[in-house]
Amino acid sequence: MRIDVLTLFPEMFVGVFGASILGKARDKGIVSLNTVNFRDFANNKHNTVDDMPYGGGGGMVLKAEPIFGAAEHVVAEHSASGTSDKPPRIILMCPQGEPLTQRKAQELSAESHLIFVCGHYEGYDERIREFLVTDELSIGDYVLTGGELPAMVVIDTVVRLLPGVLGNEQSAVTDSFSDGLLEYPHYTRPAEFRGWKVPDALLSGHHAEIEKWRRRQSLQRTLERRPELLEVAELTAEERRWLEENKIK
Ligand SMILES: Cc1cccc(C(=O)NCC2(NC(=O)c3cccc4nocc34)CCCC2)c1
Repeated sequence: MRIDVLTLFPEMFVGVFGASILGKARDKGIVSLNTVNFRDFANNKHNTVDDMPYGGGGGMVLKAEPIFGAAEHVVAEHSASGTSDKPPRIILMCPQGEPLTQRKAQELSAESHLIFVCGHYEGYDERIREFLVTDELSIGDYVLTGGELPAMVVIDTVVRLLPGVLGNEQSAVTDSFSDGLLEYPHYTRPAEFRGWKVPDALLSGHHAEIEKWRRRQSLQRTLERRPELLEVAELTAEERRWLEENKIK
Protein backbone atom coordinates (compact mmCIF):
# COMPACT_ATOMS: atom_id res chain seq x y z
CA MET A 1 0.00 0.00 0.00
CA ARG A 2 1.13 3.53 -0.75
CA ILE A 3 0.05 6.36 1.57
CA ASP A 4 0.62 10.05 0.81
CA VAL A 5 -0.27 12.81 3.25
CA LEU A 6 -0.81 16.35 1.92
CA THR A 7 0.07 18.65 4.81
CA LEU A 8 1.61 22.04 5.68
CA PHE A 9 3.56 20.36 8.51
CA PRO A 10 5.36 17.26 7.13
CA GLU A 11 7.71 17.36 10.10
CA MET A 12 4.82 16.23 12.31
CA PHE A 13 4.89 12.81 10.66
CA VAL A 14 8.60 12.00 10.99
CA GLY A 15 8.29 10.44 14.45
CA VAL A 16 5.00 8.69 13.83
CA PHE A 17 6.10 7.20 10.48
CA GLY A 18 9.51 6.17 11.83
CA ALA A 19 8.61 4.53 15.11
CA SER A 20 7.01 1.34 16.34
CA ILE A 21 4.53 -0.61 14.21
CA LEU A 22 4.36 1.94 11.36
CA GLY A 23 8.15 2.18 11.21
CA LYS A 24 8.49 -1.60 11.03
CA ALA A 25 5.74 -1.88 8.39
CA ARG A 26 7.63 0.70 6.34
CA ASP A 27 10.97 -1.11 6.79
CA LYS A 28 9.32 -4.38 5.72
CA GLY A 29 8.06 -2.67 2.56
CA ILE A 30 4.44 -3.45 3.45
CA VAL A 31 3.54 0.22 3.18
CA SER A 32 5.22 3.30 1.78
CA LEU A 33 4.48 6.40 3.87
CA ASN A 34 5.11 9.80 2.27
CA THR A 35 4.32 13.43 3.03
CA VAL A 36 3.90 16.27 0.53
CA ASN A 37 3.85 19.91 1.61
CA PHE A 38 1.14 21.46 -0.52
CA ARG A 39 2.74 24.87 0.00
CA ASP A 40 5.24 23.68 -2.64
CA PHE A 41 2.33 23.76 -5.10
CA ALA A 42 1.18 27.28 -4.28
CA ASN A 43 2.35 28.68 -7.62
CA ASN A 44 0.95 32.13 -7.07
CA LYS A 45 2.85 35.34 -6.53
CA HIS A 46 3.13 35.09 -2.75
CA ASN A 47 3.15 31.30 -2.43
CA THR A 48 -0.05 31.48 -0.42
CA VAL A 49 -2.06 28.42 0.51
CA ASP A 50 -4.91 30.30 2.14
CA ASP A 51 -6.95 33.42 1.51
CA MET A 52 -9.84 35.40 2.92
CA PRO A 53 -13.34 33.92 2.63
CA TYR A 54 -15.69 35.20 -0.07
CA GLY A 55 -18.70 36.65 1.65
CA GLY A 56 -16.56 38.01 4.47
CA GLY A 57 -16.35 36.76 8.04
CA GLY A 58 -13.24 35.97 10.05
CA GLY A 59 -10.55 33.42 9.45
CA MET A 60 -8.85 32.13 6.33
CA VAL A 61 -9.76 29.37 3.89
CA LEU A 62 -7.38 26.88 2.22
CA LYS A 63 -7.12 27.59 -1.49
CA ALA A 64 -7.99 24.89 -4.01
CA GLU A 65 -4.99 25.28 -6.34
CA PRO A 66 -2.14 24.12 -4.04
CA ILE A 67 -4.08 21.05 -2.85
CA PHE A 68 -5.18 20.10 -6.37
CA GLY A 69 -1.57 20.57 -7.54
CA ALA A 70 -0.14 18.40 -4.76
CA ALA A 71 -2.73 15.65 -5.25
CA GLU A 72 -2.24 15.57 -9.02
CA HIS A 73 1.53 15.42 -8.53
CA VAL A 74 1.18 12.41 -6.24
CA VAL A 75 -1.23 10.63 -8.59
CA ALA A 76 1.05 11.24 -11.58
CA GLU A 77 4.10 10.04 -9.61
CA HIS A 78 2.31 6.86 -8.50
CA SER A 79 0.93 6.00 -11.94
CA ALA A 80 4.38 6.65 -13.41
CA SER A 81 5.72 4.03 -11.00
CA GLY A 82 3.60 1.52 -12.92
CA THR A 83 2.46 -0.15 -9.71
CA SER A 84 -0.88 1.65 -9.53
CA ASP A 85 -3.85 -0.50 -10.48
CA LYS A 86 -6.94 1.46 -9.42
CA PRO A 87 -7.27 5.20 -8.71
CA PRO A 88 -6.43 6.29 -5.16
CA ARG A 89 -8.90 7.17 -2.43
CA ILE A 90 -8.42 10.88 -1.70
CA ILE A 91 -9.53 11.34 1.91
CA LEU A 92 -10.34 14.80 3.27
CA MET A 93 -9.88 14.92 7.03
CA CYS A 94 -12.56 17.30 8.34
CA PRO A 95 -15.10 17.72 11.16
CA GLN A 96 -17.98 17.36 8.67
CA GLY A 97 -16.66 13.96 7.56
CA GLU A 98 -18.08 10.48 8.03
CA PRO A 99 -17.21 9.20 11.54
CA LEU A 100 -14.20 6.85 11.49
CA THR A 101 -15.10 3.28 12.47
CA GLN A 102 -13.27 -0.04 12.48
CA ARG A 103 -15.42 -1.05 9.51
CA LYS A 104 -14.23 2.01 7.57
CA ALA A 105 -10.62 1.17 8.51
CA GLN A 106 -11.11 -2.35 7.19
CA GLU A 107 -12.56 -0.96 3.95
CA LEU A 108 -9.60 1.40 3.47
CA SER A 109 -7.05 -1.34 4.26
CA ALA A 110 -8.13 -3.09 1.04
CA GLU A 111 -7.04 -0.12 -1.09
CA SER A 112 -3.64 0.12 -2.83
CA HIS A 113 -3.20 3.92 -2.65
CA LEU A 114 -4.52 6.37 -0.08
CA ILE A 115 -4.02 10.15 -0.18
CA PHE A 116 -4.89 12.10 2.98
CA VAL A 117 -5.57 15.86 2.95
CA CYS A 118 -4.95 17.68 6.24
CA GLY A 119 -6.49 21.11 6.76
CA HIS A 120 -5.77 24.19 8.79
CA TYR A 121 -7.39 27.59 9.41
CA GLU A 122 -11.18 27.58 8.96
CA GLY A 123 -11.21 24.77 6.43
CA TYR A 124 -11.16 24.15 2.70
CA ASP A 125 -12.37 25.81 -0.49
CA GLU A 126 -15.49 23.80 -1.31
CA ARG A 127 -14.24 22.90 -4.82
CA ILE A 128 -11.71 20.57 -3.12
CA ARG A 129 -14.67 18.67 -1.64
CA GLU A 130 -16.75 18.78 -4.80
CA PHE A 131 -14.19 17.91 -7.47
CA LEU A 132 -11.11 16.30 -5.88
CA VAL A 133 -11.80 14.12 -2.86
CA THR A 134 -13.45 10.69 -2.79
CA ASP A 135 -14.06 10.48 0.96
CA GLU A 136 -14.47 12.82 3.93
CA LEU A 137 -13.58 11.40 7.36
CA SER A 138 -13.78 12.71 10.93
CA ILE A 139 -12.26 11.16 14.03
CA GLY A 140 -14.71 12.88 16.38
CA ASP A 141 -16.71 15.91 17.44
CA TYR A 142 -14.19 18.25 19.04
CA VAL A 143 -12.18 21.20 17.78
CA LEU A 144 -8.58 20.66 16.65
CA THR A 145 -5.90 22.95 15.23
CA GLY A 146 -5.34 20.80 12.15
CA GLY A 147 -6.10 17.58 10.33
CA GLU A 148 -2.65 16.01 10.91
CA LEU A 149 -3.43 14.15 14.13
CA PRO A 150 -6.68 12.79 12.62
CA ALA A 151 -4.73 11.56 9.57
CA MET A 152 -2.23 9.81 11.89
CA VAL A 153 -5.11 8.07 13.69
CA VAL A 154 -6.61 6.80 10.44
CA ILE A 155 -3.22 5.65 9.11
CA ASP A 156 -2.51 3.83 12.39
CA THR A 157 -5.81 1.93 12.39
CA VAL A 158 -5.56 1.10 8.67
CA VAL A 159 -1.90 0.02 8.46
CA ARG A 160 -2.16 -2.34 11.46
CA LEU A 161 -4.74 -4.31 9.44
CA LEU A 162 -2.33 -4.95 6.54
CA PRO A 163 -1.05 -8.54 6.30
CA GLY A 164 2.33 -8.99 7.96
CA VAL A 165 2.16 -5.85 10.08
CA LEU A 166 1.02 -7.35 13.37
CA GLY A 167 2.28 -10.51 15.01
CA ASN A 168 -0.40 -13.07 15.93
CA GLU A 169 -0.50 -11.95 19.55
CA GLN A 170 -1.56 -8.39 18.62
CA SER A 171 -4.10 -9.19 15.91
CA ALA A 172 -6.24 -10.76 18.67
CA VAL A 173 -7.18 -7.22 19.73
CA THR A 174 -8.76 -6.62 16.31
CA ASP A 175 -10.74 -9.83 16.65
CA SER A 176 -12.08 -8.95 20.10
CA PHE A 177 -13.17 -5.49 18.96
CA SER A 178 -14.65 -6.68 15.69
CA ASP A 179 -17.25 -8.67 17.62
CA GLY A 180 -18.62 -5.22 18.42
CA LEU A 181 -18.28 -5.39 22.22
CA LEU A 182 -15.90 -3.62 24.59
CA GLU A 183 -12.88 -5.62 25.72
CA TYR A 184 -12.89 -7.78 28.85
CA PRO A 185 -10.50 -6.92 31.74
CA HIS A 186 -6.86 -7.96 31.23
CA TYR A 187 -4.46 -9.18 33.94
CA THR A 188 -0.84 -10.28 34.05
CA ARG A 189 1.66 -11.34 36.74
CA PRO A 190 1.76 -11.17 39.73
CA ALA A 191 -1.45 -13.03 40.68
CA GLU A 192 -1.67 -10.70 43.70
CA PHE A 193 -0.50 -7.06 43.71
CA ARG A 194 -0.92 -4.99 46.91
CA GLY A 195 -3.58 -7.48 48.01
CA TRP A 196 -5.52 -7.09 44.73
CA LYS A 197 -6.06 -10.55 43.24
CA VAL A 198 -6.54 -11.78 39.70
CA PRO A 199 -10.06 -13.29 39.30
CA ASP A 200 -10.05 -17.04 40.04
CA ALA A 201 -11.70 -17.79 36.68
CA LEU A 202 -8.51 -16.70 34.89
CA LEU A 203 -6.29 -18.87 37.11
CA SER A 204 -8.39 -22.00 36.59
CA GLY A 205 -6.73 -23.15 33.38
CA HIS A 206 -10.17 -24.17 32.02
CA HIS A 207 -10.26 -22.49 28.58
CA ALA A 208 -14.00 -22.88 28.10
CA GLU A 209 -14.64 -21.32 31.53
CA ILE A 210 -12.13 -18.53 30.82
CA GLU A 211 -13.78 -17.74 27.47
CA LYS A 212 -17.19 -17.67 29.14
CA TRP A 213 -15.93 -15.36 31.88
CA ARG A 214 -14.32 -13.01 29.29
CA ARG A 215 -17.43 -12.91 27.11
CA ARG A 216 -19.62 -12.18 30.14
CA GLN A 217 -17.27 -9.38 31.23
CA SER A 218 -17.37 -7.87 27.72
CA LEU A 219 -21.17 -7.92 27.76
CA GLN A 220 -21.32 -6.41 31.26
CA ARG A 221 -18.82 -3.68 30.42
CA THR A 222 -20.54 -2.85 27.15
CA LEU A 223 -23.94 -2.69 28.90
CA GLU A 224 -22.50 -0.32 31.53
CA ARG A 225 -20.46 1.96 29.28
CA ARG A 226 -21.66 1.72 25.66
CA PRO A 227 -25.18 0.15 25.66
CA GLU A 228 -25.79 1.43 22.12
CA LEU A 229 -23.18 -1.04 20.83
CA LEU A 230 -25.41 -3.90 22.00
CA GLU A 231 -28.04 -2.97 19.40
CA VAL A 232 -25.73 -4.04 16.55
CA ALA A 233 -23.56 -6.68 18.27
CA GLU A 234 -23.99 -10.35 17.33
CA LEU A 235 -25.23 -12.05 20.50
CA THR A 236 -26.54 -15.52 21.20
CA ALA A 237 -30.12 -15.97 22.47
CA GLU A 238 -28.70 -16.91 25.87
CA GLU A 239 -26.63 -13.68 25.94
CA ARG A 240 -29.67 -11.62 25.03
CA ARG A 241 -31.61 -13.26 27.87
CA TRP A 242 -28.76 -12.52 30.28
CA LEU A 243 -28.71 -8.90 29.15
CA GLU A 244 -32.45 -8.50 29.63
CA GLU A 245 -32.08 -9.79 33.19
CA ASN A 246 -29.14 -7.45 33.89
CA LYS A 247 -30.57 -4.38 32.16
CA ILE A 248 -33.26 -4.25 34.81
CA LYS A 249 -30.79 -4.23 37.75
C1 LIG B 1 -16.52 19.96 15.82
C2 LIG B 1 -15.90 21.08 15.05
C3 LIG B 1 -16.70 22.12 14.56
C4 LIG B 1 -16.12 23.14 13.84
C5 LIG B 1 -14.73 23.17 13.60
C6 LIG B 1 -13.94 22.13 14.09
C7 LIG B 1 -12.48 22.10 13.86
O1 LIG B 1 -11.78 21.43 14.56
N1 LIG B 1 -11.98 22.84 12.85
C8 LIG B 1 -10.58 22.88 12.59
C9 LIG B 1 -10.14 21.75 11.70
N2 LIG B 1 -10.54 20.50 12.32
C10 LIG B 1 -10.33 19.28 11.81
O2 LIG B 1 -9.73 19.09 10.76
C11 LIG B 1 -10.92 18.13 12.56
C12 LIG B 1 -11.52 18.33 13.80
C13 LIG B 1 -12.07 17.25 14.49
C14 LIG B 1 -12.04 15.95 14.00
C15 LIG B 1 -11.42 15.75 12.76
N3 LIG B 1 -11.25 14.61 12.06
O3 LIG B 1 -10.61 14.92 10.92
C16 LIG B 1 -10.36 16.24 10.87
C17 LIG B 1 -10.86 16.81 12.04
C18 LIG B 1 -10.73 21.89 10.30
C19 LIG B 1 -9.78 22.74 9.52
C20 LIG B 1 -8.50 22.78 10.30
C21 LIG B 1 -8.66 21.85 11.47
C22 LIG B 1 -14.51 21.08 14.82
